[in-house]
Amino acid sequence: MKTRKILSLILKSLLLILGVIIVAVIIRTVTFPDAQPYFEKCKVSDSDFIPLNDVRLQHFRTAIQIPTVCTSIDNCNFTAILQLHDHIQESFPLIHSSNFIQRILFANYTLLYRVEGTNSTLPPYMLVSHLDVVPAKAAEWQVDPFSATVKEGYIFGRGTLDVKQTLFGMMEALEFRLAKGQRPIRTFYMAMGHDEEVSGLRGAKAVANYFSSRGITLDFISDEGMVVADGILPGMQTPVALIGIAEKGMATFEFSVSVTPGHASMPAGETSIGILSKAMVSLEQNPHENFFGKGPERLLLEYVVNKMTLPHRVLMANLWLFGPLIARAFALKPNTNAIIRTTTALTMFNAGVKWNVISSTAKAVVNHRIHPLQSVADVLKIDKKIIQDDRVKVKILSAYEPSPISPTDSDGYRILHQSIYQIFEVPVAPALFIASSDSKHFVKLSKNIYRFAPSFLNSAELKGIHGNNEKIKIKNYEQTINFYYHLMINAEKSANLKSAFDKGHQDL
Ligand SMILES: CCCCCCCC/C=C\CCCCCCCC(=O)N[C@@H](Cc1ccccc1)C(=O)O
Ligand SMILES: [Zn+2]
Ligand SMILES: [Zn+2]
Repeated sequence: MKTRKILSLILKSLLLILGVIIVAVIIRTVTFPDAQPYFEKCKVSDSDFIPLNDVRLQHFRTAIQIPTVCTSIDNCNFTAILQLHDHIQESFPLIHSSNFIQRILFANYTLLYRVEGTNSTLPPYMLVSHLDVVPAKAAEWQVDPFSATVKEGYIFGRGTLDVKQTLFGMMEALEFRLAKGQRPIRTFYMAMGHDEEVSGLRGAKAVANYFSSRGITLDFISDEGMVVADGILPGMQTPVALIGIAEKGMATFEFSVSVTPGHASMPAGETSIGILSKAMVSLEQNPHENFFGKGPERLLLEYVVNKMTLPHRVLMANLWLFGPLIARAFALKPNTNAIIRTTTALTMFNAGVKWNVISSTAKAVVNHRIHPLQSVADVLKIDKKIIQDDRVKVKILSAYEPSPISPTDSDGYRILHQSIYQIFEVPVAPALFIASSDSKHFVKLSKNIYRFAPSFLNSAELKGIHGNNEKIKIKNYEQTINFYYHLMINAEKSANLKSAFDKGHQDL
């Protein structure tokens, strides 16, 4: 009898606790604050629109057809890069004949344009792109990677998404303004590195030194980065534009094992290949810590929770309860996994000289993209702990720390938010940029660095970046041009934007 009473009490207590939790979840879900300030009245009038005519399309196609491939810092197609310089000059005659626009060359191949505004009291900003592209294996593409084939509503080609579309987009926007007799009010720069894909140490680094040596700081910097993600963020009913407010660091390690070589007919217990392979499998099977809910993605979720389907809203609005579950869900897909942890990619493995020789050495390269909550030293220490084998030696081939986290209450962020919303009319949110950009070299020039390319991409299209069949929708390239056009205009009325945000999206 007594036992039954105790069990009944326990059951009632559990039901009460469950009830409290359910009520708490419901209340949190329905009262979750909407952090997304919307600009309801910012329709773009026709006069504010730059059509993608045949001339502009051909400018872009010709740029894609110039194979500005870099494979290492000393191995770029420098002839092609100079060809691209010429094409840029031929495509934008007003820019190159203007008496208030200066073209500066760095390290023979990197370009910086300075557009002097009429009001020198306004702090300058910078738009960043790059001239170079990664290689492409033509045999694996549907079309020649450097043909700029137009089909199925796309322009195919290496560099259409990474990142000649922003390079020509910003130039077309400025040329259009000049053609309308609109001299910009605010001074801004356009930087175009020639070696971004191989570190930027010759190009962007020289541009950074130019600014530092003159004591020039920048109000904000907009570089390539995150995108308008279509169907990528779980639970989102619409595409969402992600502004990279920080970028991951990077560490590329070479792991090696050396043993006494010998005849394959008399192998010792373990070979260099076997020892190293085991170590690499350990790294691959032991991912770094899942920081879900502790990094910039928490801010991202706060911005978009109310735009999600109800089940996802219940989960995302109640991270206190469902955080561990969502952390595991984010870990399941490469795109979202890259947001929540330091990633580990085994990218090279070399060993052996002949089929009947026990190889003296085996080498492997691992590329880590480091989450802002870790450092290069942390990652190295953790890797060694995972491998736990002193025969495996490690050498740092290259490394740089994660960037600082830029604020979301800056003029620069508001200008990007507004410009994105004008063109795409989708929710806009801050996020962690999962790769890297030349802006890593500019962190001393501005606190407000944002990594965003106006690329409207689904998961399949995203795979084209550094992959096969890279392609941009023709409409998206037109949007890219107009994004930069509105960014330049919005940058000249940023004071209004702040009041609009502060007043909660009234008229601009
Ligand atoms: C929770 C939200 C869902 C997340 C969706 C993820 C969306 C991904 C968006 C963009 C990813 C595409 C990146 C395109 C730009 C890549 C730039 C690049 O290739 N950078 C190089 C730079 C580099 C660094 C060091 C040495 C050589 C090159 C890179 O990162 O490898
Ligand atoms: Zn790239
Ligand atoms: Zn790029």
